Amino acid sequence: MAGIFQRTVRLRAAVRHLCPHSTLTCAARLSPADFHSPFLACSSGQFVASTRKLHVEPKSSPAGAPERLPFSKVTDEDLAYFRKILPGRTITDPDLVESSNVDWLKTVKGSSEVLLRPQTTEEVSQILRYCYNRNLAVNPQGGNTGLVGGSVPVYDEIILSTSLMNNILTFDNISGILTCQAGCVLENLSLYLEERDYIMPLDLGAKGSCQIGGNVATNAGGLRLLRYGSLHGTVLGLEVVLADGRVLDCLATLRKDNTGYDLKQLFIGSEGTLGVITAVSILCPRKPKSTNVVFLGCETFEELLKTFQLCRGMLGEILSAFEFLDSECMRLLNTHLKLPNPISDCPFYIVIETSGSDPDHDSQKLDNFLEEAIASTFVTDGTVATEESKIKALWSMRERVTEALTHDGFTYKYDISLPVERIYQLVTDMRQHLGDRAKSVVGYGHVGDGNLHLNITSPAKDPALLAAIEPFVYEWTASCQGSISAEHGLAKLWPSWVTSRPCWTPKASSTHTRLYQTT
Ligand SMILES: O=C(O)CC[C@@H](O)C(=O)O
Ligand SMILES: [Zn+2]
Repeated sequence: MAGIFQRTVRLRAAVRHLCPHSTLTCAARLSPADFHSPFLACSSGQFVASTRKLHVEPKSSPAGAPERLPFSKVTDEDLAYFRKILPGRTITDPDLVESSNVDWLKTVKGSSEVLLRPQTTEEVSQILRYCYNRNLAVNPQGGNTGLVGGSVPVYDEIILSTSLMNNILTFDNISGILTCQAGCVLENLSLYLEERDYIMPLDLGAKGSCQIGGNVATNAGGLRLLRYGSLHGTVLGLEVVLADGRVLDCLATLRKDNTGYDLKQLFIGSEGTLGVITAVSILCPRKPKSTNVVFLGCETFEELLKTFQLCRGMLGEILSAFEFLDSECMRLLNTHLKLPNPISDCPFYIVIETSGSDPDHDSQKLDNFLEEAIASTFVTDGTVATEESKIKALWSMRERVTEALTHDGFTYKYDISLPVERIYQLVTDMRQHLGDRAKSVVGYGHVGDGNLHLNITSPAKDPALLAAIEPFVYEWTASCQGSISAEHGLAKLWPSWVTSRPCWTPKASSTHTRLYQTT
């Protein structure tokens, strides 16, 4: 992204004087200045206000309440306007606003007094235009399932919920292209598609609540990325409302389109810093005719990696997921969720999924692979599921680790990308580094994507433990050229990262206009 703003962007037609009601189309008719979002920024649930971007200190900083930017306060007049455009959908009852102020992990809490629930893009545009002119901060919010504290307000930002924007707009049964509003819940989209012999190209543990707009805004990865790739590949079009209320229409449904810059890519994973996603078109794969899930045990992480190599070679095109969890995860699943281990106790567990179009062919391949894996002693135990209820049960051993952790204590979460052969070393080193200062140190994640979820618990929030974890974890990751956010987003960490890049200079502005200035 930095490069784009550093270069002089050649525009086909600059739109400097657009009326705020305009809809912009995607063919590169924007100036870089159009992307400055003075008060929008988003994160995992879906989005947050830029007050967070400029003021909240990185998680590693010593405690100290950051200052609120000089945004206006919501007045009775503002409320009257919102009630006029959103009758019955302007929520001010503190009991009803409360749950939107708190994140899923219950670790961060805002103090917003207003929750707006638009149903259409036009309403989002009206809200943002009004707030832009009134200098009111806005915190857009999707399913509020994010894990990095980015989906709730920092202060009293107005919460703009996309929950009522939940219509499927079109589905093309030949191409498999789905177009829907941003607030559609991922699981509802999956069910809709499955009835039509298709599936969503992404699947997350949070599917029952997370929304597609938030998924795209955070470039969520999940369990199917190994097979279908990231949202940068499967999202074909987006409709976005910019901070001043203008609508950017990039809602294409084309597989190929070389008529200019691919602007929608900027919004995928931008965590709302550039606008609010209101609609998405996405390419969906056909529903596999046969699915198998295998749960295996390994003695060492090296053997687990050898199993991964073997698996890729022998299962090839039918491999759709390769996930892992360690014995500490299994202990938490047993203790807190009463989920029994489906195989004998091992230091590491693997969940492999195959999806294909010919059940006989798939099970033949799987049998060959399992025979080889056992013969080569890479795996020591395992079980296979072909029927739906058992498949679900095996998947829950992996999908419910996050939930088990919430019962173990206060959780410090890290979502690390590393060269795959390094991922477990970080867990081992962290355990050694922390000794008995942590309650549990667990590792699990997406082996196929080189993505480790390192989680550390303590009986309660513990600043001394945090100081021992950070910057150790960041330095360790940096030393391997890894990334400290593989798929969850940055949220609170944005300010130090974004503003330390040479092309982003935060401009201390006393007006509502620009808080970021490019050079
Ligand atoms: O809780 C976590 O750290 C990971 C959550 C999610 O990304 C997963 O893969 O289960
Ligand atoms: Zn994950």
